[in-house]
Amino acid sequence: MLEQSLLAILEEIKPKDETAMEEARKHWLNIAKPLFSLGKLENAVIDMAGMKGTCDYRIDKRGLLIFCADNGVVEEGVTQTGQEVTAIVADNFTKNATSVCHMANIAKANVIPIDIGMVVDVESITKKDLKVSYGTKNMTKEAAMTREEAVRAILIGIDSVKRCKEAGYDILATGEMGIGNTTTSSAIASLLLEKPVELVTGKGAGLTGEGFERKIQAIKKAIDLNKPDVSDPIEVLAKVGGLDIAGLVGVFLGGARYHIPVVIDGFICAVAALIASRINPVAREYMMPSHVSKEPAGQMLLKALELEPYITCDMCLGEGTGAVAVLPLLDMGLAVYRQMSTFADINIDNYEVFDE
Ligand SMILES: Cc1cc2ncn([C@H]3O[C@H](COP(=O)(O)O)[C@@H](O)[C@H]3O)c2cc1C
Ligand SMILES: O=C(O)c1cccnc1
Repeated sequence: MLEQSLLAILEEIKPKDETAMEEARKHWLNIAKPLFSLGKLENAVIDMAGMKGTCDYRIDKRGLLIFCADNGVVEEGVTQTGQEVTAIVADNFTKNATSVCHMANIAKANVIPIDIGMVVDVESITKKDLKVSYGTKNMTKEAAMTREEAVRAILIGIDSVKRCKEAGYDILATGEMGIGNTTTSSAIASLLLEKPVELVTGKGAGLTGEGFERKIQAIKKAIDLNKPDVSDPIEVLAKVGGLDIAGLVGVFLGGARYHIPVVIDGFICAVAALIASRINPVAREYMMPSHVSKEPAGQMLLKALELEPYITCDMCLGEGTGAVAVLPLLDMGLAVYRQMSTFADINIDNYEVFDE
């Protein structure tokens, strides 16, 4: 039943608008500067025109959707800190007191935390209708969640984009908070990228050598036990994923459905983006890269998504820090595109344009 609703939404996803993109391309060629000289920023502006269906747009109102959830696999000793940190940091999102809050202030992005599955309720955030469950199960012992829960979380993610669209948001950035979510992300990355667990697993928020070994073994055990069908991305998500990742999958699908660019943050968000693109390949057209996570699978995931990062800063913090970091860069690209004089304005004969 829920999956029918998801399928109906997926059918409404359309590719980017080629006409708008062509108009944006033409406008760049008229701007009085060396041709193609803003590189990826020019492409970003063109891509966003395609997503929004117009070459005349702004990205003034920006939101950072941060999905917060807990992961049962934390029981296996795969993290440096305890599960209680999820709720503490989540609460701090509302107090302008986390790393990403300080960065989002500079990028002028509104921080929007969503409790989709923390083990406790946090008064400042939790809304019962957005909470799928109180944490996932330990995936080394059973499936992390049911397929229905995964689909419900995806639908919540999609609906959050719909509500942002109604509230006038022009662009959305993605973020997450969930102790243990690099373990679930590595499990998914190993399956979807068909790479050995060792190659796609890193130290997350920090681990000793022993903890790192436990993390690798836990991921292998979870995969062996659950044996997800890799051709079914929702099954992979349900069996060895997390509710934060599931909500983010919905955000990427929602961006495509509601024509809003969605900026991918680091490792965890890129895993969600890859699942979304496996559910519906057209969704990829509405994804914007940001940085490349220092986690071992960071680069591999972007390659699988056929996206190139705008910045390489060796960041691996999560919360959406990488995604908000590129918003000022996109602003700069769009400022030149919208405000810069054309060759005609300053009386320069436009030269004949060849393809790059
Ligand atoms: C204080 C603190 C703040 C964070 N903010 C983001 N993360 C990041 O670390 C977590 C993933 O790493 P792992 O899988 O090793 O638990 C996620 O919550 C992620 O957003 C944090 C982690 C900590 C400890
Ligand atoms: O790149 C990320 O998203 C990341 C890496 C480690 C810990 N938290 C987030």
